[in-house]
Amino acid sequence: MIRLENITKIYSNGVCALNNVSLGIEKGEFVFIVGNSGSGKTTLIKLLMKELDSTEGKIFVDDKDITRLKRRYVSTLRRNIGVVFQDFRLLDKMTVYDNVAFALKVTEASNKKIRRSVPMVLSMVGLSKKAKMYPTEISGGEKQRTALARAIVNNPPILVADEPTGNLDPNNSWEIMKLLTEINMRGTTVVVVTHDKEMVNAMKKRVVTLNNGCIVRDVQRGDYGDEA
Ligand SMILES: Nc1ncnc2c1ncn2[C@@H]1O[C@H](COP(=O)(O)OP(=O)(O)OP(=O)(O)O)[C@@H](O)[C@H]1O
Repeated sequence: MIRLENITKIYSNGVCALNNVSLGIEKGEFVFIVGNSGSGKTTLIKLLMKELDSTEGKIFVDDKDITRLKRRYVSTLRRNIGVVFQDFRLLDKMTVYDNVAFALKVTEASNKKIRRSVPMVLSMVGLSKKAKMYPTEISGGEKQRTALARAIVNNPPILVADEPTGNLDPNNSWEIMKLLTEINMRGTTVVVVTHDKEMVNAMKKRVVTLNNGCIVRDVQRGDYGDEA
């Protein structure tokens, strides 16, 4: 589903954020990416979303080489990858419902599809009663659940979460992890960047550790490890 082949990313200031990284993630996997601050985790996510271009190497998503993808096809790629960030990135002037609906509108989904899908996904994340609220009126956990609903409303085969629990207390973090597990069990490939040691140790999923731009550990049913 996702394949990085000998990926190197050197920023224009000369910093080498990823150094000859190769990584394969199968359809339906749940993978944690961990590592020290500055180890290259966010760079890896940005390359996957084609927010950045690699300096060397190839990235395949669904067998398509995205390093050679023309700019006009980037929106199609992004439709296949739902994404959640630490800071939620909701639109404050829109209600919870409209934030989620907006993700479908940009794909030119019909009103009928929007009216069917949005309530379904809000119910899945436990936010049916908050649909009319604005992001400023809901809690951090609810904001992240809104962001999660927005990320999955058009059923992307891949979900990427960059520090999804970074701004949440333990209870809300568990709630988000539970939802990510549920989404994964429905067949979505889930990639989570995190510093949350306790969570990683409890989940017993595959753990890929980056250090200084290199993969130094990759274990199935793993723990956070000492390298991160
Ligand atoms: N736009 C940029 N220009 C130059 N260097 C950058 C840029 N973005 C990141 N870097 C550098 O690349 C390296 C990897 O950064 P990256 O953000 O991928 O790390 P990270 O593992 O996500 O860190 P954190 O856990 O702190 O978010 C770091 O040395 C960082 O300073």
